[in-house]
Amino acid sequence: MGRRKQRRKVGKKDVENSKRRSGGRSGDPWDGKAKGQKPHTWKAFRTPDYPTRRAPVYREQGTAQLLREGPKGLNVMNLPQLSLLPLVCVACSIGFLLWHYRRKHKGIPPGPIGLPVLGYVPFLGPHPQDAFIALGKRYGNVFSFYMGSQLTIVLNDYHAVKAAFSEQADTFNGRAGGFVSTYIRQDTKGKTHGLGAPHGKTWKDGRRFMIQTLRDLGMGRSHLQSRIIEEADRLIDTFLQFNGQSFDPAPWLYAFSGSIIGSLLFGPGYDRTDPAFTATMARLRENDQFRALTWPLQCFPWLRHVPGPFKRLWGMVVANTQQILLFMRCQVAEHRSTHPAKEEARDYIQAFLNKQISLQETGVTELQAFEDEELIQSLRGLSSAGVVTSASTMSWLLFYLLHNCHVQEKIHQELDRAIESGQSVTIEDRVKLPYLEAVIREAQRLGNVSPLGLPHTNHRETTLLGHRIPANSFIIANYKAVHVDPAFWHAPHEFDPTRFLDKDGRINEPAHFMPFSIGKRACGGEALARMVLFLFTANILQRLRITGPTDRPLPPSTASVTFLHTTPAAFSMRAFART
Ligand code: HEM
Repeated sequence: MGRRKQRRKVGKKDVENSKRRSGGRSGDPWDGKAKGQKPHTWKAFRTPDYPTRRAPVYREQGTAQLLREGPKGLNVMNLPQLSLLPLVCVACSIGFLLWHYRRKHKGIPPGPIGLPVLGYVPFLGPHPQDAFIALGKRYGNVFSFYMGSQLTIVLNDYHAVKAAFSEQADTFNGRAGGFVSTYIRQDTKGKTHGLGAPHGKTWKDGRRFMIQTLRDLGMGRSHLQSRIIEEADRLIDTFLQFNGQSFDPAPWLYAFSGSIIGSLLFGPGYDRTDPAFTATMARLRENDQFRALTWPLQCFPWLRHVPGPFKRLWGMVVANTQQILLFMRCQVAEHRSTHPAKEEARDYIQAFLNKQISLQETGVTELQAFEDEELIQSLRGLSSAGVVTSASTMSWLLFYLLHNCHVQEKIHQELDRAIESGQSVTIEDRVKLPYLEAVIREAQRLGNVSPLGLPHTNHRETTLLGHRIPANSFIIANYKAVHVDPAFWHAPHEFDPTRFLDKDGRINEPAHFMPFSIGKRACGGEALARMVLFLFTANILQRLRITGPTDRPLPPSTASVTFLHTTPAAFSMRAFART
């Protein structure tokens, strides 16, 4: 309405009048048409009287034309007061940044754009594995985002994990470490030690020794099996002491798992109630949780100096790490003083000291993978990697059994058929208990204790499924995405152990089941963990029947808490002796 009114007011007559007033000039005097004026040239633009000569033009343009066409000559190039140089510099800088960004990111996997400086991390929420599954639907099975300034690549299905960790194992076998993880693994001179070392000969030799030793101590020696069964009996007695009342099993499961790792590392007779040991186990668990909370420190280490929550968290991580390493040092010193010579290895420390003695006997002076510092860090790494993962898997097992009473019933029937009453179940009974084995696998698949594993890195640039992966990227494998992928699992969110059985009722483990990861960095304690999980589940269920709590409702089967590892939401249960 308003605009129509204006049009009516500014008629043809007004335009004619305006032209007359301006001496017939219809527009910009520098457009070359105006009588007696120079065409638009850079030289004219630079003349000192330019601004004063421009001013009348607007006055002379006439109201009618001004209203209809806007002030002529008002474009960026003609703005009188601005010098061109800053404009050109800004334009060039933007152009250069765009060119550099495009060049740097050419061919890398697609992904979401995050915030400046922080990247996409603030949007990942409390369960990043689920956020990645959602992002995967949009960006595909390999996508990227920025964690602070670190380019991060997510492998979001079986094909992607296999292509990286199995088919290009030598390229992707580096261990990525943010600031906090690297601090924990470093000595005072800044050298990284232990099984979490980036890669290279020291890590390779150390890993080979660790796998061999765990195999020897675990599967090859019966005393570890006896210790596990003994600990399971103790756990059963503890559960029965609650006399059918509800209790939270989590602390007992951590104690059970810790005492097995303790006897493996420090000897079969190791006192599980030693206060220094229990305090060390508590510190390891705490650090596991802190590390998930300190992700901003991974990207912005200076935050540890700023008073506030991160400074406090950092203080606790440092104090815990120093205490844990001190405890490990004391254990090594004690072993050395009590077993000065080579003798049959009954624990990890002794096996390591024997290796040192053998190398020295053959004249090797550079021990590298077998230096004391490597041993101390390996003890810390094994305790940290073994205790929480095993205990959390046991929690998931009990949790799913409480939700699926018919599964517990079937396990009881299988145990009663296969094992003589009053006999403990041993590792040799495995083949007789395929359904129980399938239940353990299904709890691992759906529970996803280590949903994102530990981050890898590639020490050289490579191409993965058609995408360019720049060197030193942060590589995250989403094992949860692999384990709930409907392309591989029928009704993936249901607890159905029979998916791990073939038509003859024997165990059938598909390649896309990978709770321990795959490739050269895969879990070093896989064989041991499988043995512990089997002996725990079989012996506990042979003697106990577990039911839901009476004090509070059982959380839904999907309720979980994710720090570095995922555990079920806190729950209670009741235990009764089977007659
Ligand atoms: C159910 C229990 C366990 C699960 C689900 C589990 C899972 C994993 C996963 C996903 C990784 C990362 C692999 C990768 O980066 O590709 C890992 C690494 C590792 N795990 Fe386990 N683990 C378990 C128990 C254990 C136990 C009992 C030990 C030993 C006592 C152990 C020792 C290690 C070590 C040493 C590494 C690092 C390997 C390396 O960097 O070379 N784990 N584990």
